[in-house]
Amino acid sequence: MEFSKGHGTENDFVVLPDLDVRLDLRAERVAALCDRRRGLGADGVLRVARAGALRAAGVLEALPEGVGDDDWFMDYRNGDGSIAEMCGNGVRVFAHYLRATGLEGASEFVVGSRAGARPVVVHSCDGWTADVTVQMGTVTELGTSSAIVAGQTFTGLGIDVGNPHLACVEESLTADKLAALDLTAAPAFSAAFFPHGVNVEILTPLVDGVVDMRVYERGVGETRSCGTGTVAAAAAALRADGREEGEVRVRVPGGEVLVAVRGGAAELRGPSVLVGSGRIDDDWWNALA
Ligand SMILES: N[C@@H](CCC[C@H](N)C(=O)O)C(=O)O
Repeated sequence: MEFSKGHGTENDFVVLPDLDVRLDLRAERVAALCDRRRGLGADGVLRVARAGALRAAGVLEALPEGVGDDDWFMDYRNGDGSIAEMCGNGVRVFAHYLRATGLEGASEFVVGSRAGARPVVVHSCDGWTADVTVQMGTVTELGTSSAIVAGQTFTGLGIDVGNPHLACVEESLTADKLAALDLTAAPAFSAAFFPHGVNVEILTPLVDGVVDMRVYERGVGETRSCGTGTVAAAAAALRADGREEGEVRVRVPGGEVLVAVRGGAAELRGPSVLVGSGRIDDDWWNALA
């Protein structure tokens, strides 16, 4: 079983090419694969297939709006094995992988996700790095909610970008204070407000078009970046600054991305790195529960 490993601003993924959709990605297997001690280690898994093949195999019941049978589809799994609707860093790595392996010849194409179609532009690409823009779709504000992180209450804006986020702009926060925040434990949040769980972003206010952000991801834990989270953070930072649109540079522990929010939708531009590829032992994989 072939794999590649890649990351987008150090949000890392095992990429599994599975064009015939033969792999059984049950949660226990994905969790073992993503475990940094007993597996390869990653924040999540990206299965590479066409949307129609996933539907025919029963992985997708129906195709999300805007996604056609022939479109590529990023079948994303969190590190704990759960399925999430979207992954912004994952889409960049997915698009890079397709271009680098020659599976896709065009530099502009659609990547399907459970949240819908995510058109991409691969601006530059080699076997190692790429620079990719992703159309991230509609940014929907859900209202105000709060989370408790290390005993401190952070209030923020609930935002849906295909998956759920709580983006908390903390006026008193500096980059140094943010870096010192203990994000080892899962934030407490309102299950009534976020019945399907939530990704929590804590960020500094917008200054000169820049924010610093950390994230605790649903189904993973703290990661060094979250693409959908940077979109939610940018939208919340703009809103806190009295604006609905604009460009925001979002600095995360794993690097930096650029988010543009316009007309209620967002665009995410950032890097992708492919680290290497290899084979997963079939016996190891099949022996997993
Ligand atoms: N890291 C991703 C988001 C992955 C999904 C998330 N953990 C969820 O459960 O919604 C990104 O780059 O957007």
